[in-house]
Amino acid sequence: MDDKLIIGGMELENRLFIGTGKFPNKKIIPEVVKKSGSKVITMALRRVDLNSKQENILDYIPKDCILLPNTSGARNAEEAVRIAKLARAMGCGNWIKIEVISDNKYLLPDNYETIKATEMLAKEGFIVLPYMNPDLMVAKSLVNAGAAAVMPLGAPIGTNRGLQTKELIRILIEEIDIPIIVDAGIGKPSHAAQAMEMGAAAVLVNTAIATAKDPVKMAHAFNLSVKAGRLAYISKIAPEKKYAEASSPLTGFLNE
Ligand SMILES: CC(=O)[C@@H](O)[C@H](O)COP(=O)(O)O
Repeated sequence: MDDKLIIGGMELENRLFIGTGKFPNKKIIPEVVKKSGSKVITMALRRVDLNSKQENILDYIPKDCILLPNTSGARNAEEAVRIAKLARAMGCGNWIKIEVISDNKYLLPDNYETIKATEMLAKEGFIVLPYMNPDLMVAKSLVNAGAAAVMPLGAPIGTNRGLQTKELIRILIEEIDIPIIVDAGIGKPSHAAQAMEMGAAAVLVNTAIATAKDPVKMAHAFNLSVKAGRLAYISKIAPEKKYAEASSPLTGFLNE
């Protein structure tokens, strides 16, 4: 099936992106990545320490994956830009997930600062994937600022509450011409499948996999659900009907 996702000139076969935080034991991350099928892995730059003798998150990420460092911890555009440049200087490549969050209770992204950071980093040659509150005008501004994809939240980070913003994400999918990657709050494989059935280009999942009792099996479940959701989307889902419609003709022996 020729259904590749292209971001920043890279062809991606798998539409599940995963995060590396909250795992009870980092040693299982390689197996999680393998079973998830994911080729794009995000990590907070704070967790990359090339000088440390202690374990480094990069040691657990397979080399054939694209690193997607995120700017978690940034409270404004300038801080996000600084973290992105640091990530590139440390050898993490030029993909960056912008997270600008100054609200500690809901961890909602600051859309205004996110647009500013996107513009600055796209000009510097980064492949910019901004995490955002789903809003059409903001998404258009992010496209104009040079984003390679936009990452609207389904629900606040770590809540596992699924697609609470479904109708707003649906508008972005309809109106925005760059990939829409649903990020945050996806709590179970059926949420991921739902996003894919709607036409999302990909999903990013961290908490639901990392905090499952068996993260490796859960990664596999998400891999399957993302594939199933995508296959359903490209098969063109049949429309909903208000009234019942018999699956086989009701004429014939019942009425005779
Ligand atoms: C790891 C990462 O980037 C998170 O900030 C992301 O938004 C995932 O959210 P969940 O942990 O809710 O899947």
